[in-house]
Amino acid sequence: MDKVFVQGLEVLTTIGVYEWEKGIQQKLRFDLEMGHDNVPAAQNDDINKALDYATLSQLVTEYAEQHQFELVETMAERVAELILTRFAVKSVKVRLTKPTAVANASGVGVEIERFAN
Ligand SMILES: Nc1nc2c(c(=O)[nH]1)N=C([C@H](O)[C@@H](O)CO)CN2
Repeated sequence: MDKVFVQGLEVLTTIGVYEWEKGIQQKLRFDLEMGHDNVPAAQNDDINKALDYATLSQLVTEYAEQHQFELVETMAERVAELILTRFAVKSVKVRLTKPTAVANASGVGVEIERFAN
């Protein structure tokens, strides 16, 4: 399966389990990988037949900025649902990193993969 990916998409949002986290913004980093047939876009050299990674990045950024969750698991799941609902993709992998959560780690987070029906 062909892929379209977005690497290192950084978004500032309110996320966390603890009370002190509910009044601040923290950085999240999304790595997204979509299963998509890229042949029609390549054959026609046509953005309308492509999975537009710019539009997808904008949608994910706006969603993450505007929604507040406690867990990175919840954010990852909702973003996967959003992509599967809004784009004609066969699968989506969401790797979500919270870079500043654990002081002596460069990042912590989750990775999930979900499939279209
Ligand atoms: N599996 C998870 N563990 C933890 C999460 C989380 O979202 N998923 N969140 C926290 C806190 O919000 C933490 O990021 C604050 O430093 C702790 N563990």
